[in-house]
Amino acid sequence: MTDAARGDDREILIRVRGLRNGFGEQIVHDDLDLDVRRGEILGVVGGSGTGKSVLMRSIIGLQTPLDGSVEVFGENTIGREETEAVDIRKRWGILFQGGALFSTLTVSENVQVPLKEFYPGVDQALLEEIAAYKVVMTGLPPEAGPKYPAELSGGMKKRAGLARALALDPELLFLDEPTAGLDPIGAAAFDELTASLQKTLGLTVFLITHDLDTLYAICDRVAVLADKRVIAVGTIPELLALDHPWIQEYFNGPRGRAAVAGPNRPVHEDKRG
Ligand SMILES: Nc1ncnc2c1ncn2[C@@H]1O[C@H](COP(=O)(O)OP(=O)(O)OP(=O)(O)O)[C@@H](O)[C@H]1O
Repeated sequence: MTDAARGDDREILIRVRGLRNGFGEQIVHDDLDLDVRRGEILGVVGGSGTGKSVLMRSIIGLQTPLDGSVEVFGENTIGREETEAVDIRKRWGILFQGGALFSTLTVSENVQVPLKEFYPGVDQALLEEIAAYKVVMTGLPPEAGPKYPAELSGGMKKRAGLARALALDPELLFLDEPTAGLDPIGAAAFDELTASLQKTLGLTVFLITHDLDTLYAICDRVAVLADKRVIAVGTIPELLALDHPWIQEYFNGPRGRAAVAGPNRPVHEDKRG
């Protein structure tokens, strides 16, 4: 089914309206609107410093905006008390830039962190069993469980971070530059994993990336941040029809053309065509 055919009537899982963020004199977002639909992989792109991570932090309640509203699962996420936010936070998983694993904990212990936080009192044997399952689910060998992050390759660290993000069986997954720093084969493998988990688990994915191959391969729609707001959201062909200079330069520059001509790297379920 095409994205257009899926239509606008799908449930909106994330609704951002009139968002304004700033630090001192610097205004990062001004009157930013964005909808993320249930079941889609939404790519979020924009030049460096356009506020992609700040947008994600605003959505998950880590950054209090100067103005505007953010709803996730129909609930406001701004300025909530920690205790109030727990029910929403349980329903999403986050892979921060670089994986953000706790270096003094093993992979298995990292995956157990959210389980222990949200479900204190769960039996240790069960925690270990769930962690082992999540580790394997992200394509890591079972032997990775007792290893420390320093003993893993960059790609394995990302997978371990993803295993932790999936610990609570979330409906919504936030990925901040998941393929940054990976070689093309590792990046393609991670894209493939994201696409296949999205499909099997019915996830909605908010994916910040600079990686054009990722956009073409697995994103249903792409949101473009520029001029302090989301200037366009759509499929890549829809975005290409717009004559905004940044969009044209990004998608029609040499790297964009290479990604279209791809596959630069093997990805199943390629959404390029
Ligand atoms: N805690 C903070 N204090 C002050 N300024 C901040 C803070 N967090 C972000 N900024 C500024 O907000 C702007 C947007 O940052 P953000 O990290 O969201 O950009 P980005 O689009 O994710 O960039 P990149 O693609 O380089 O990761 C930048 O100018 C950054 O310096």
